[in-house]
Amino acid sequence: MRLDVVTIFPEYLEPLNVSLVGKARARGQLDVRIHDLRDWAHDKHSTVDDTPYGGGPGMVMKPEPWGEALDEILASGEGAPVIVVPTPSGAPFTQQLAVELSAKPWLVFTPARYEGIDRRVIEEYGDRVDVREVSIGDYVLAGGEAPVLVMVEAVARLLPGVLGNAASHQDDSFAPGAMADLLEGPVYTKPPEWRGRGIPDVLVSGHHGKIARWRRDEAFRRTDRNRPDLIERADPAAFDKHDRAM
Ligand SMILES: N#Cc1c(-c2ccc3ccn(Cc4cccnc4)c3c2)n[nH]c1N
Repeated sequence: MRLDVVTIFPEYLEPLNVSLVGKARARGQLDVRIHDLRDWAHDKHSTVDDTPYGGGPGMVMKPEPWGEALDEILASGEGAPVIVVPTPSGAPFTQQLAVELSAKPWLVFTPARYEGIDRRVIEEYGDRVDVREVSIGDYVLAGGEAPVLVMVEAVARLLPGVLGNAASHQDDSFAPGAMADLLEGPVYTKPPEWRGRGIPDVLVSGHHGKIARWRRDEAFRRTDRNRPDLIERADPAAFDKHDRAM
């Protein structure tokens, strides 16, 4: 997978050099290219913003630098990428969308700043390629770079061979399957006692069916407490199937 990111803060994307994404890049599983939008702003001050038509607070990102940058990037690769535009007014970024994007060969992320990008840029490239406007949550950030870090990690960990244990993402919260839409339950490791606190006996019982049922029940309990909205959405049939498989 190729990932391009166009930003006025390239240093903000340094975390893509470390940990899971950094290792995937080093192994050649990910081709990540970070671009400074100001390289396509040709005036003396490399200006990328201007005042909004119609008045109002803040500044808007000018279309010309984005147009030159995206034209050059799209011409530099094979096929058509999906352009992912982080924005507070976008569709929710979900595990389902992460799975969909992880199957694409090429993603171009366009994290903006100020009040966003001139709408005509989204329209221009929406006429040419698949453009997705996406929000990582119902809160307001100052720009799109942190959302790109979130989305790249969520997508990269789904790529074959990126996570050490192939099963690691199959039991994720929100992952499709028998535990679909349930939050993960509590996890424990050695030592068996810590500050007078032990671990649930079932986890050292060696009875895999009981362990799986306990984990499912704990997942239900945590979901009911923290995300009751997911309980309504969960498919009861999936749990029956899960239980039958135990
Ligand atoms: N994804 C995502 C986001 C953002 C986000 C993303 C990109 C930009 C670019 C500029 N801003 C600032 C801004 C612009 C307009 C109104 N309010 C704030 C951003 C915010 N905020 N919250 C999220 N969940």
